[in-house]
Amino acid sequence: MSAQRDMKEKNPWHTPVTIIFSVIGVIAIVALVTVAVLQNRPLPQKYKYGIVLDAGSSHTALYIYEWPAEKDNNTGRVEQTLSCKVDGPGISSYASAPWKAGKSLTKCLEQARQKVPVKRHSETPLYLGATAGMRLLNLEDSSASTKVFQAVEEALQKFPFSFQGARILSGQEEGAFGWVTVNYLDDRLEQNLQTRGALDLGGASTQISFVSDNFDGSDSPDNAVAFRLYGNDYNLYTHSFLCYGKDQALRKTLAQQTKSGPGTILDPCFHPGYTETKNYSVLYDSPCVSDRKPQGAPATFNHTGKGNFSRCQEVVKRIFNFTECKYSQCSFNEVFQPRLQGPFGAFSAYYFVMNFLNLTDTSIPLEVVTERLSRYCATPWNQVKEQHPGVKLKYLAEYCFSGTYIVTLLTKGYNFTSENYPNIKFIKKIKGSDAGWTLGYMLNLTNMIPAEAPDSPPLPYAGYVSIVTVIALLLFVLFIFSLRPLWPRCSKHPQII
Ligand SMILES: Nc1ccn([C@@H]2O[C@H](COP(=O)(O)OP(=O)(O)OP(=O)(O)O)[C@@H](O)[C@H]2O)c(=O)n1
Ligand SMILES: [Ca+2]
Repeated sequence: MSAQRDMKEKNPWHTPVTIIFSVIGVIAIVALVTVAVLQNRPLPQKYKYGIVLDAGSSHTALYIYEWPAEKDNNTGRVEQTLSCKVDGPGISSYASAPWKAGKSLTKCLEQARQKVPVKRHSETPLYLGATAGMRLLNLEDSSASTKVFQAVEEALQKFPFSFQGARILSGQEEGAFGWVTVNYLDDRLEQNLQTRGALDLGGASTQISFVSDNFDGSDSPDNAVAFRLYGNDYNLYTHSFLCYGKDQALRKTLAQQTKSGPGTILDPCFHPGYTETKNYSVLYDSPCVSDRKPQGAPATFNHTGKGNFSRCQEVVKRIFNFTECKYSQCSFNEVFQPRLQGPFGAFSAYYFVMNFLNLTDTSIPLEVVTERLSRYCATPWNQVKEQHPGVKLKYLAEYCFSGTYIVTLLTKGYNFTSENYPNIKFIKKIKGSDAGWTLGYMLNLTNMIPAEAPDSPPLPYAGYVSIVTVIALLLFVLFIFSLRPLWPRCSKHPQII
């Protein structure tokens, strides 16, 4: 028994010197790793915010974006955190009572005030961008448009955000920023992947934007937007067709059928059994059609549905000019368009309409799309109403026209074929953020997409911690070995005293 006790006492690791060194070493390692980890740990997430109001022709929507406070420059990090649809029509509809345009926005801005933390309010930029509705009002009556902007600015300045101004976007900007949004959210820009074209269908204008190898801007400089993003150059083709949004296209289509000012229009784009009395003055109250107003027409007309897809398509085709083109190739109305290339994302009214019609799946062949539309258009209006009790009647009445218009615009207007139609994806949101021009607009104005690729730390945080720990352990082992001369001699066969 006593011999065993002596062996234990002679264990060389149990001498006071090594015990002290070991304890100091362990404390040093723990201290070193703790300091390194604490010093370099990611700070608790703090967010910054940006607010954009999309003042469209048919309605206004407010979007709040947020991103981690320290990482303004990294891609894929800005996300939509709130969207609020403003009640009532677009701001251009308040031309005769501009103050109402300002007032209409306050409910959504109140929501924004609640959502953004108080201490961030004063540094949160707030932008309002108006699109085709205000473009048209500006053409028609520029002083009315100025008054609407004054009223809107007054209302926005009452909120504690950093108001950066309200303005009309050009069609080029609207198209280009829609393209930036889609490709930013898809992470295609920083990773230099093939980009996705953007198709936006609004109420008053429609945009097409894409990168094509056979387009460098020389053919048609008005359609070119050059970007340098994350170290890559993009020559974007973009065009906005004013008056070819879905509501104005409907006016143009009706105007085609009311040239002589008849008392009744038998409209193939509306369901059989649909009949409404409409005012000529309301129909022609838009610069898109005002020059076509029939002389000596009665005050009203009976708008009666006939529900015939192919005849509807014939009338819709008449609102496009396909005959003249001074370039190598055109879409329509003498507008240059390079060869379609790559995948496309189609959003806003493209999505609303195709989603309603259950046609968002583009693997459905175009012939089947046409068949289904023919069947839908031929469905009696009473039956349509019965089948969709929750849908606003104004929207519901127009889906036959809208579906026909979309198919015609894509295939006859932009020249999509059965082969490349499946390249289109109808989308509403990408990773939780709405597809549309607003995010691209804010990223641009806040310089959030750098021209050159940002430097990133060579190691992720977990890798850094592991390496520090391993090196500290190695140093400790080396240190212990360097003390070898101090180690007490230990014999393989301890002597029994
Ligand atoms: N559930 C919905 C919502 C909207 N719409 C229609 O979609 C069109 C508007 O789309 P939107 O992208 O909101 O247009 P705006 O931005 O208001 O117009 P613009 O971009 O031309 O200024 C309108 O015709 C509206 O009637 C629809 O058919 N179904
Ligand atoms: Ca829009």
